[in-house]
Amino acid sequence: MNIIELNNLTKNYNGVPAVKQLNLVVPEGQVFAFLGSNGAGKTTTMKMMTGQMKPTEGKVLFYGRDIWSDREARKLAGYVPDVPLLHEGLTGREMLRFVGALYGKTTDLQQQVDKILNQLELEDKADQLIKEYSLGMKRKISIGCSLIHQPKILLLDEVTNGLDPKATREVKDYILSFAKRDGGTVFLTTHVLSIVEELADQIIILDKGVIKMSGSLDELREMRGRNESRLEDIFLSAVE
Ligand SMILES: Nc1ncnc2c1ncn2[C@@H]1O[C@H](COP(=O)(O)OP(=O)(O)OP(=O)(O)O)[C@@H](O)[C@H]1O
Repeated sequence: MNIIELNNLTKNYNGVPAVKQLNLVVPEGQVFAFLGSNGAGKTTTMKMMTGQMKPTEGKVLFYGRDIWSDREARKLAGYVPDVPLLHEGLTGREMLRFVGALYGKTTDLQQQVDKILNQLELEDKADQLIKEYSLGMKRKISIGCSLIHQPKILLLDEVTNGLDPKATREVKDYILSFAKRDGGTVFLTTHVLSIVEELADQIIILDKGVIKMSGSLDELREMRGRNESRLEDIFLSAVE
């Protein structure tokens, strides 16, 4: 089943196209990487997928449901923005409870908070104020906030930005367990190509609002005609 579908997704700013008739599908359990140079249209696409910006044309479907005509469908996804949006005066645990309450979760909220703190290995710091957290911990609690309503889809915008190797490893491990162990579906943007090589089942290279290449890493290598190609070489040849 296709979990995410973008159909002819288009965004114009003041008549100038930033994303042009984007079509793609993401099957269940896949990690899907959305790559592009600065200004390619990744953030614009992510905003249309998270309900922050209305498309000029086209549709975003989660599990076949149009997130712009069926707003409840947005709850099928959890979103982690590139800059963590957190209340620094709360503890990590309070932040998770707060987001849970916003989603109207009451019955099993405490259990869900404990589960997330455990999964993200944040139990030790759960009762410390967020303003005392490192960036890695803030990113992890931001991921936790996106999971509180138990989404089937994770939308991750530059989620490893500024993280040290250990925190990066932990976030990568979490992404893999969400997709490969729990059967979730991940759509991520990043400029770190080694992360894509390691995690992604499917890769899209976007340039000036249009898809230049798409496929698995092996398929992209075949398209380029050289099996030994690194993603960096493939990317640079696609966007030049
Ligand atoms: N609010 C806006 N008003 C007008 N133009 C915009 C707006 N937001 C983005 N753009 C333009 O749309 C195009 C795509 O921008 P977008 O931010 O989506 O790219 P991006 O791939 O996310 O880039 P980056 O990797 O630098 O974050 C760019 O030409 C940008 O200048």
